[in-house]
Amino acid sequence: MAKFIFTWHNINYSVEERCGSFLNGSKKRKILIDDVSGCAFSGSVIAIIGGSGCGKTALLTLLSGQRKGRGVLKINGRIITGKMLRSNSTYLQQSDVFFENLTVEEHITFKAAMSLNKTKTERELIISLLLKNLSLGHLTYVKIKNLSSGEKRRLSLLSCLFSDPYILFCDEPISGLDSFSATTIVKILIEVASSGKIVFMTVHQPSSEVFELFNNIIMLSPNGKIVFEGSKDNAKTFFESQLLFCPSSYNPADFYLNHIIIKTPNDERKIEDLVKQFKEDYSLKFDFPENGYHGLLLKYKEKENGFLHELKWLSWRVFVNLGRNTEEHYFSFILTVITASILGIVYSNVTLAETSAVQSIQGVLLLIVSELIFIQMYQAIYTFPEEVNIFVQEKELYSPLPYFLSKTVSLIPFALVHSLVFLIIYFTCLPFLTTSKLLLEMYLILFLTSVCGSSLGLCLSALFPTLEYINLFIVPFEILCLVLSGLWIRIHTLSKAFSIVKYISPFYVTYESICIVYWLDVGHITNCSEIDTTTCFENGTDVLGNYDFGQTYERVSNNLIFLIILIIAYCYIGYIGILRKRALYHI
Ligand SMILES: Nc1ncnc2c1ncn2[C@@H]1O[C@H](COP(=O)(O)OP(=O)(O)OP(=O)(O)O)[C@@H](O)[C@H]1O
Repeated sequence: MAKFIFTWHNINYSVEERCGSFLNGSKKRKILIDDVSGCAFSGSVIAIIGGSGCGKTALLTLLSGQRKGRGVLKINGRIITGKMLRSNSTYLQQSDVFFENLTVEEHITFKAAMSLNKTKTERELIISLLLKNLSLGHLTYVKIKNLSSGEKRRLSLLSCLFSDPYILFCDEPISGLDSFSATTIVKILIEVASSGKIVFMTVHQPSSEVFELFNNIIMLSPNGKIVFEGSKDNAKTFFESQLLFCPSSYNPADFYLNHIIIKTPNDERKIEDLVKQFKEDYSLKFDFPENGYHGLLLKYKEKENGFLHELKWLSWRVFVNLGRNTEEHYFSFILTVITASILGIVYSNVTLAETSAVQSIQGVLLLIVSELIFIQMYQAIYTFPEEVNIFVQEKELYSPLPYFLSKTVSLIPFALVHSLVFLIIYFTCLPFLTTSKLLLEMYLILFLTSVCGSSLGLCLSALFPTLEYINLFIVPFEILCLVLSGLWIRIHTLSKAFSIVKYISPFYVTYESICIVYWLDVGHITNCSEIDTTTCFENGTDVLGNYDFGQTYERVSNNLIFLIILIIAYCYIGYIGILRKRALYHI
């Protein structure tokens, strides 16, 4: 790898904070990073240390271009944009995010296929080499959820190395690990850097063994200022020049940290003095020796794999993951069977021998429609809130469109199975559902409805930031959809505005279609004169007229076309939603 120098100049970052109550509070700016400059040479590991909340992660995200602040980033003296930097570096997040049910092999096969534009054999060679280097070879077929924290960290690290980045940004790569695992990770990072890369890592409280391994340190004060920046030896000299001598039996990291965190009111002034002193005595003058650093000219790394490749591998991962959640699927299947059976038994005595049965049949038909829509919708709703961290972490790996499509496609098998199971149970239990023609017609309608329910779930899942927001929205939304389904209100009495609102969900069109295919085949219901009811239906067409529903198969075809349009619309809105998530959420 070509030699290079990475510099950062006058980096500043602040956020707006609200003080006081919501009504009479005021906003003020909180400075997280205050005028930070520095440099790093290829081949080096830089540890960023400081007390909790001092801005280590903030600085790392700014240096990696994940967050935008004020200041300039340069490679070999040339300014680089955040986008260009992101495409040439990788960011290892503080917490490991995986599809926990995948095995180590499946996880890295996916990452390698997405990151490398190489043949299967070449990929396998790289994978086995990295597995060996990161001591993960013996865990190839183990599910990720069964790995220890240290093994998970190494696996996350391995995933970051496929793209062969120039710079690796690691947020707390050793936090929560025992001393041995922490040392192993730091040694791996030193090895990675020695191949000509730069590794930045934030560290909370390194052991003396780990601290010994660092050669460059950035120390941050509690208000995001540089207390010290440079080699470990220079740190010792600087602190000693301030009459702060680290006892030989003491962990130097603990010693420095003790002097850069606020424990008493006096400490704030002492830390400010250190900051001031470092600026005066040691601060680097940024006229970098650019001689010898002309080799590397960073370019934006275009994704090498095309749309179809991404869709194929994303769908592969979705289906492998689905295949692993078998217990969940069995549970959902059994619930579907139980619900349908209970409803089937409750309505099993309803026959077309009397007019009053019409109300029950209309009720059952709406129950079938709403059950299916709800089951499919709720199954999809969890998708994005659960996966948003993985999606954001894999931002640079694939485009959002194949990701979204793979999620949509994965819901189709459930739609096929659930709607069929539902109908078979109802046709077995209910005496008024009989012919195979009706079964087929209903299946076609309900399959499309199920897909529509799934895409509505995905859409809501992508639009709202968390499940809590979705839950708040969904109850009034469901009530509105059910009220406008056509069972409880004569559609012609609706105001114009509500006539349009009924089309925002699949309830109305599906219910109307199911009613049409059912009632059009019912020739005779009962003898009206013998029945004391206010509404008398002689045949199925009468029923459809009573509910203001269409009475032709053409209407059903139009409704099916509308369902397809609705599916596309939900997917499109959902896609916009995840584009927004991608832009708003940063690591
Ligand atoms: N969006 C934000 N709005 C308000 N405050 C924020 C925001 N992001 C970060 N902070 C605050 O900025 C400070 C620095 O946060 P940061 O996560 O960088 O700290 P850190 O040094 O990495 O901490 P730790 O070691 O505990 O992970 C913290 O006090 C945090 O609460």
